[in-house]
Amino acid sequence: MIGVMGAGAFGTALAIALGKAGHTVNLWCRNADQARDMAELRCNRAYLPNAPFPESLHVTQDLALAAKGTALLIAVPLQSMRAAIADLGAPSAALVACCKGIELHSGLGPTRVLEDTLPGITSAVLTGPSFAADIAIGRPTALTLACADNVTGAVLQQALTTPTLRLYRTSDTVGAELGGALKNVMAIACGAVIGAGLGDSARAATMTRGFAEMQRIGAALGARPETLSGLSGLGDLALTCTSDLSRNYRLGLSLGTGEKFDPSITVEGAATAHAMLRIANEKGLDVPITRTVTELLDGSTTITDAIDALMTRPLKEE
Ligand SMILES: NC(=O)C1=CN([C@@H]2O[C@H](COP(=O)(O)OP(=O)(O)OC[C@H]3O[C@@H](n4cnc5c(N)ncnc54)[C@H](O)[C@@H]3O)[C@@H](O)[C@H]2O)C=CC1
Ligand SMILES: O=C(CO)COP(=O)(O)O
Repeated sequence: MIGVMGAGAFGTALAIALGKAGHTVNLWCRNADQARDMAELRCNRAYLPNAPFPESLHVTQDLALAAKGTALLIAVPLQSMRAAIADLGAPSAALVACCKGIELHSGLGPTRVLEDTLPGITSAVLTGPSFAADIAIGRPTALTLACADNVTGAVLQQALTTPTLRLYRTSDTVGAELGGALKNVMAIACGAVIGAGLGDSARAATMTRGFAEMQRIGAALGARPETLSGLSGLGDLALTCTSDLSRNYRLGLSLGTGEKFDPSITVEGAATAHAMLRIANEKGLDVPITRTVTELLDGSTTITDAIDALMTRPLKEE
């Protein structure tokens, strides 16, 4: 039995994939009207209207029920996760954060927020290149499951792998979380480049220098380089910086074109850019792309000025 907290796009997609693979899945939804609607329609029309629920997927508002079983997957935006899990108590299930980001006020990543809020729990993070829409309809996807405890990690890897969802395992939670968090910042930057009409060559340069920035941050914060070169870093960077399906990339596009962006859409990279810049400043790290993204978001620079500033930095070795 597996529980999923958060009936948005990603939580619902994971619940469908795991249900199709034969698990009994309890999908917890905080909103009573949405829960009733999903239970009646057997689909989540707000987020994934074309993905019917398998029989073994149960919609519930009973959080204690969702927290029983092998794992509770937590698929709410990172900035809301602390509040969302506050009432969990001492769950028997391992908690698997399925979100990407750095908490704004604390500077912590997903597993650290879980452990900080519920001391003594077993935590892991599931991250990597995957659009909910692909997972929900059974398209093949490969993800990283990171758990500091190798035994729990192996149990979770086995339990959450399905015929269409292939999980690679690592104990490097720091690297896996940084990869997932920072690729969103770089996706905003790449969207801005394309939105401003600067072309694919400029996007490739932004992605590559963005990856160098991710590696620099990772090295300073204790991530293993191979984790960042894997699915959760390079893999997710490649997906998110090149696809209109990404909300972070689309926010970047709107910054580049000057069009409005719906503020209700989940975009993890915005808060993460600010959190990361603060950490970088504290540690004396050079993060020009992250800094530029925060300035674009705050409106304190324009895309033209930002590109000028990036292009006229002192020349250096690669
Ligand atoms: N949508 C996607 O393709 C993917 C999303 N993710 C990650 O999954 C996480 C969640 O994103 P999405 O599901 O896409 O967002 P979403 O906007 O589709 O859904 C978020 C859900 O969280 C719920 N929620 C928000 N605050 C809550 C709270 N305090 N208590 C309980 N529920 C709360 C909302 O009601 C909503 O159902 C993000 O960190 C995102 O980066 C990861 C991979 C793919
Ligand atoms: O994390 C994702 C793909 O791996 C989804 O990206 P967005 O949150 O930008 O839509």
